Amino acid sequence: MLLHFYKMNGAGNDFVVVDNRDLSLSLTKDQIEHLCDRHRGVGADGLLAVEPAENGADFKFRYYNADGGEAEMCGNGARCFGRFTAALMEGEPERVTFETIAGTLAAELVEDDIRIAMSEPKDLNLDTGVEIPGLEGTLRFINTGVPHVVVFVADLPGTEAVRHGAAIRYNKGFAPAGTNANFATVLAPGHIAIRTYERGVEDETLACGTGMVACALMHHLLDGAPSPIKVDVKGGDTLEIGFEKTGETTFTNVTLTGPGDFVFEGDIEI
Ligand SMILES: N[C@@H](CCC[C@H](N)C(=O)O)C(=O)O
Repeated sequence: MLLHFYKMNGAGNDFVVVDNRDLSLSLTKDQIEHLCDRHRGVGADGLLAVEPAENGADFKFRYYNADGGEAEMCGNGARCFGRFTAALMEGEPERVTFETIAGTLAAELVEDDIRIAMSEPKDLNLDTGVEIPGLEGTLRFINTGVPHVVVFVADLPGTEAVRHGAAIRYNKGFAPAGTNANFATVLAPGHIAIRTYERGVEDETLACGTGMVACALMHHLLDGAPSPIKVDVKGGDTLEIGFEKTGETTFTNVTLTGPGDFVFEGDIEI
């Protein structure tokens, strides 16, 4: 079967996008893994499928990691999804809503960028007590749509993000779901840099949107940095996280603003 696809990226986190509004596609785990394969397929960190909404939003958002497993949400993917679905709608509106496993989200086109109104963070734990041999720093946890560990480190470029990331991702303290793992450093108050090891890609990616939100909120909780917080990512972009505090450790109106770009489209035999 010949599949028509689009290739997009958000700050270097890249995606195959398929339009499944008519629900004619039912991709298997192996097919998704093949499409995301950088040597034998299109190549991507994950796959986004546009499906019809079930609960009154404009669309339904489905996200699959490069290993073919479905995840609840993807921040960079959500911006690409917003850009892609706005173009499908009559009059190309500046705001699109979509249902995800993590809740209904909105994407707003803001000049050249896209701003996602994220789900409310949950499961905050400022000290998980988990220790990783050779890694200094407290492992903190928050779910910003998907699970994230955040560790503030002194030497970000020198941190072995893949080795330590994999050790965190598979640590029994985060089983059975596993977790994404972020390493962060404060560049200046309100400005951090991060690196992320992603579950389901099983590697460091150039950016992770839900990871940026997790690290920015931790920076606020630990250092009191006010909203918005700037986040530099490995791919070279700087994105912005906004939030409002509702309690000691609770937040609302969490936003993620950054790019979501088309790269190319094509057909592939699957
Ligand atoms: N790249 C993403 C997160 C995608 C899901 C993640 N790998 C998981 O399995 O939790 C982002 O930009 O948020």
